[in-house]
Amino acid sequence: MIQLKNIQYTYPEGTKGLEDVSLTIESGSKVAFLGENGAGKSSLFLVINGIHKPQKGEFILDEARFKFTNKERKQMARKIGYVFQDPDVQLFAASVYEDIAFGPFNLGLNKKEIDARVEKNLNLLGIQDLKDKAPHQLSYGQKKQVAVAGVLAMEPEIILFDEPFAWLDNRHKQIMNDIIDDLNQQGKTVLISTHNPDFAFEWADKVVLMKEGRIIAADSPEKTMCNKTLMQEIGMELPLVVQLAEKMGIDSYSRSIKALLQEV
Ligand SMILES: Nc1ncnc2c1ncn2[C@@H]1O[C@H](COP(=O)(O)OP(=O)(O)OP(=O)(O)O)[C@@H](O)[C@H]1O
Repeated sequence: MIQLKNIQYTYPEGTKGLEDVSLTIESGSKVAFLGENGAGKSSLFLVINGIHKPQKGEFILDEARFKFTNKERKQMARKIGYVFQDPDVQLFAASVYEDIAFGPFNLGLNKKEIDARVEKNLNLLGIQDLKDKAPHQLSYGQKKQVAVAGVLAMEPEIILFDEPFAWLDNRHKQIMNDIIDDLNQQGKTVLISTHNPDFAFEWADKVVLMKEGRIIAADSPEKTMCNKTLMQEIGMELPLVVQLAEKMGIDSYSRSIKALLQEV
């Protein structure tokens, strides 16, 4: 379980990234983070990942207070994987194979185990043909897939995805969807930052609405995303399925258009 208590993070040049952020994330849950550009979603992920050390507040991971020491940060890298919004931040090796192998290598696995993890994740993402390519030769969407494969190859318990669907075509969006579902079925905790209200409403157990570095609501999708005032505050429309049910004049608990169509 992750517990954040009154976290404040200010960037070195003075910009407030997070202000008085408190949040509990249960193990194995699916949590979506919504908010306009600059609302603080990535800043929060960088705290949870151990990269940004808050100036104020407490971060408690599995009952123990996380103190952001180098040793703890190293342990954290095994436990929490972060797929950055921009894959160029993540990829650095000379080949796709080396990039995906880097994490398992640092875990101290032997060559056979490393190869097995690379193969498994190339297959999972459907990108076997990219194995020997240099990351700079890839399209942006392909880089994103390699970045995801690299994080999954570490087999972390908690995975943070910053805009996982950005730049992916429909087929790879579906693959990513299946991967995220599968991770959750394996009992992993998945946190996703997204600008897509329909995805968040259908997918999440808990939705966190952020504005100007603060959390303005953290609750079930229904309690957060069906609330017009809250959604307006973060500059977002209600999910389409909620708008549609309202137009049709029905009280619906459906979380997707597909489910709504089956209901009527
Ligand atoms: N490296 C940085 N240095 C200084 N300020 C930063 C830095 N990164 C983010 N900020 C600032 O921190 C605040 C929160 O930004 P953050 O990147 O966390 O927002 P976000 O919700 O992830 O936005 P987006 O949806 O655009 O990814 C913004 O005011 C932003 O300008």
